[in-house]
Amino acid sequence: MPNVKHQKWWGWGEENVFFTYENKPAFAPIVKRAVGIDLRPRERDTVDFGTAQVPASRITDAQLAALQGISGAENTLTDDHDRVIHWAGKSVTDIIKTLQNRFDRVPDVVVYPGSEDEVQALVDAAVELDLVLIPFGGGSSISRSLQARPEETRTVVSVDLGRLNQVLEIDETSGLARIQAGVLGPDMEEQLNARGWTLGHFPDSFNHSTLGGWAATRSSGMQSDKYGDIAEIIRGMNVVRPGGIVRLRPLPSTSTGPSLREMFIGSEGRLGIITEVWVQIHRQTEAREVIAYMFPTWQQGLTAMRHIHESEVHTTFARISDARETEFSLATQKAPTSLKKTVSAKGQDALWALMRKRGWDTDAMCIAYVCFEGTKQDVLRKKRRVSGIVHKQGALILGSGPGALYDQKKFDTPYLRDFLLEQGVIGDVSETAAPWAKLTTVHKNVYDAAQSAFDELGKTGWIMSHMSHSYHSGACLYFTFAFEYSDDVDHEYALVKTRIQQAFIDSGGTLSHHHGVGAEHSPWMEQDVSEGGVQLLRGLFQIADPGENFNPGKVIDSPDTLHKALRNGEAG
Ligand SMILES: Cc1cc2nc3c(=O)[nH]c(=O)nc-3n(C[C@H](O)[C@H](O)[C@H](O)COP(=O)(O)OP(=O)(O)OC[C@H]3O[C@@H](n4cnc5c(N)ncnc54)[C@H](O)[C@@H]3O)c2cc1C
Repeated sequence: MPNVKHQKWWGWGEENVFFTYENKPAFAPIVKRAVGIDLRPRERDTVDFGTAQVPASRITDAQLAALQGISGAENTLTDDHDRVIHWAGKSVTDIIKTLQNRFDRVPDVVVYPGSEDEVQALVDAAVELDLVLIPFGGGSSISRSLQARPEETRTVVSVDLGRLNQVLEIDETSGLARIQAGVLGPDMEEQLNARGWTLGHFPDSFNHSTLGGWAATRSSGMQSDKYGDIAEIIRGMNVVRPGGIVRLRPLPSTSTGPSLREMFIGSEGRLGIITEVWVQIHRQTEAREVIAYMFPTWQQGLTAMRHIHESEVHTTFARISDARETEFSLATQKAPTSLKKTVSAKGQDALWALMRKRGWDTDAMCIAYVCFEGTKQDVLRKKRRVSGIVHKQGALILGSGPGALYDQKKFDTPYLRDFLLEQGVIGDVSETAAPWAKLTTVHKNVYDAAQSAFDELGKTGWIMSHMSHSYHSGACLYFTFAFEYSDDVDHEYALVKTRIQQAFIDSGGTLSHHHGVGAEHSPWMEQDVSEGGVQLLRGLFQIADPGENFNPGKVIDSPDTLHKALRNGEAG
């Protein structure tokens, strides 16, 4: 058995890590109000794999022998558990389908190559034997970019890069590192930190996603304001293609025609397998602090975030939750368990009372978190400048206590999704980026679009949002939506999601800021990049992969009929 870590087969993350609400007194009431259900105590600790009804592998003996000849029988697995772990990502619909035994097309075999040469042999075998190859990183895809097409009749091979997990080389002078693509976030940071460096790329899925997956999906981490999106972080790479490797050397910049580097970033396995990546790395900083601020309104908070960005203070991140999300995150606060915490909770109540006295509408207030890094002096200087900016928008400085709490808890939220699923509630996310001038419109239109879907379904639904990832010309808006689902969950989910995606496009946003396209967002690609753009991509994929051996149906031309029909208003 290869020594590669995986998430639990039936949900997000690690076994025995759970969300609990019993110690959070405001949580059950807000869920009741948001989606109309009474919470029950959590019952599901694990799911017995014996309950999974897995379609049999269709691999032939000759194909299996050929693959075993490349990576060895011990790294070429056809057991049901391994195949199910690799069949899909971790979108909420992936998890529902897995729990309901609705496996569309499970890979027939999982191969764990141990070297770039083995990857090359696998890629060449895929063409020669007409196999479908799907690269697998951490399996955290949220846009259905890992599933084979349901109607795929050829043998499907999941290529798990997990054994390629080493930082190979650090160029200390240039601040560059050459790293194998299958390394998981924490394992990579551990190797870099040991030498005083960091990549600075921390997506919410950090613990369970890989460098290769980030590259292949055009990922963005929560600290992208300072360190950049993965597209800016990546300086070079090796991509294994039929017949040979495309090697892109690490360069600070180049004017050698259209960028091949950019072409491979976001290619979701359609152009080959990324085996190594050259990334820019940073010295670990001396000091780091996250400060929380409370704004009277969303508009004032958003304006402050823009002004912080324009001021060139260079924060590590600056994010603000809208009023709904602020209310929700306050409702996930634990009941005080010590005298100190009781005093602090009372202090918070007193603060809210004072704000109401001063004319604040506490239902409209919005919490923001800003992270500062550098030397102690840098941090102090930046905090002062940001204080000046937020004061002009009427903010209260809540300080580093809530900021530190946010920082500690940032990777826990996905477990809440699995808890809600057990309670019969879908909670999922959709994100976009739009110019600053359009953010308010996007925000409003997405709320209206989600509400129209909830009304049509006759459901009490919930939507909330935050702004993260600022750029010179705009920012990312990230929406979370939730509602109680029924037996018709596929249709219900697709209707809400479709309305939200369409609102992004219609309001001037992109269909995805960092979750990639996969099959989930593919129906909107023409609206996002124009018909001519899709034709060009189609031509590229046809020439690069004439036999459709490499993760076909992702980015464009997905076989997803339900989303397409809903998008076109053809399904009720
Ligand atoms: C709860 C949750 C939170 C998330 N938060 C974030 C976030 O904050 N920011 C963000 O950017 N994304 C986020 N995502 C989405 C997801 O984590 C990213 O898309 C991530 O980049 C996927 O990496 P992975 O290693 O898990 O890739 P996988 O899910 O295994 O694969 C994703 C795609 O990349 C391809 N691929 C993987 N490795 C390679 C390779 N070596 N060569 C070629 N193709 C490859 C796969 O074939 C597939 O098409 C989140 C997802 C979830 C479920």
